[in-house]
Amino acid sequence: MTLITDIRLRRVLDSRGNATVEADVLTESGGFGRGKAPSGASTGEYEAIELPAQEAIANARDDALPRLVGEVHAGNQRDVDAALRAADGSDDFSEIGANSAVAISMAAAKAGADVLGAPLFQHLGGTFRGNEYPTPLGNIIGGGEHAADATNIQEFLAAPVGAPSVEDAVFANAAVHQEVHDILAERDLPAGKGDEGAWAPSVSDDEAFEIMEEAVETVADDFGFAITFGLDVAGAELYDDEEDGYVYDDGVKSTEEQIEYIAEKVEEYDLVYVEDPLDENDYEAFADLTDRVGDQTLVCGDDLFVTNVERLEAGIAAGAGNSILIKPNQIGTLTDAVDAIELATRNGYESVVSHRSGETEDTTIAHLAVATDAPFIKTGAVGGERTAKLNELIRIEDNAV
Ligand SMILES: C=C(OP(=O)(O)O)C(=O)O
Ligand SMILES: [Mg+2]
Repeated sequence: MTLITDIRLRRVLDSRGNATVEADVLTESGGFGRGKAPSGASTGEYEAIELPAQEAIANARDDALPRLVGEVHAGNQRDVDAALRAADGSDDFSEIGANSAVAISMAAAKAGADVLGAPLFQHLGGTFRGNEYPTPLGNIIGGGEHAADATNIQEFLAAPVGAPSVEDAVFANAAVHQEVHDILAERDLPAGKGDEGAWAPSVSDDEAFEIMEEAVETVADDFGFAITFGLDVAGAELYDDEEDGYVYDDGVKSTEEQIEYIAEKVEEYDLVYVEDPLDENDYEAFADLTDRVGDQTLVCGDDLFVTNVERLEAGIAAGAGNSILIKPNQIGTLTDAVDAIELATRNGYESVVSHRSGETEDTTIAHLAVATDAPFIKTGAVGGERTAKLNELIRIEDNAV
């Protein structure tokens, strides 16, 4: 019933106004699924390769479609993704593009769910999945590669850890976003927004810490549950080989100083989450920091692990981090993303399913997070391409999908 009978690929816009790949998958019994590839700006060195959209589409039409159409069932996600890998032939999807691969992979999953008449999270997670919903980490203040002339740390993320429901958590993050706007106005600090909708004021990282602390405390009092915050340092973007350290506006920190700096911030602000605090090649420094603060906070690898099972295995062996960011387009297929989550779970690592800075209205990651019982999802706080996922989570919780 779910035999793939047609795949249509086209170029559409992402949230930055760049071209991305949209895939439609149709099945024998009338099933339909549509997926769109997101795109990163602070990409990891070891990510799967995104090709220019037109090139990815042309290559996927030539190489992948003949192996899928009339050959593979959309309901068998592992077969779909194995066919994509076989069609590509490389380790990093550099032939058909990880953007074509992930769009087709997600579209096939939705077509499979459509035939079953089940929500995507149930198709992916099965009836025996747990009954947890992820806590959304909301990007509130940001800079780095996502906004010019703003903070050095890429993301200051609200974490509504005490929220009784996804709905409350989503609204709490939006309230923190508004509260920060008010604090910035009081301080006469004009601010535009970065790529993910976070405020991007021209302030020091220290001032951003203070503003976040004030905002989450105010909103926690208003909402009556605990809200803390965390960071995506995007350490690989700060690390400079020639300087042999992390380059901030106010100077360069050695690796030891960077570990000390992050550990102090974890203590001072009770940070619950620290993503990529160190360079993507430095498992040892990740392990040192995890040793120091891993019992107080999540130390998450994004550019470090790139949703890649082999890199995660190396991290587990080294004791690097205690958490992994999961970005399906970083590795190319849903199967690979789920394999990374399962390996993480078996080894006591928490999974944080994530958007990219360049996004679309696609809501697959909301379903993936629920399907796999991921404890966290990182998908912004405001902005249409972000609220598409957040509102979908609210619907999933409300049994309305
Ligand atoms: C979402 C992120 O940004 P990008 O998509 O630019 O890699 C991130 O670094 O976690
Ligand atoms: Mg990151």
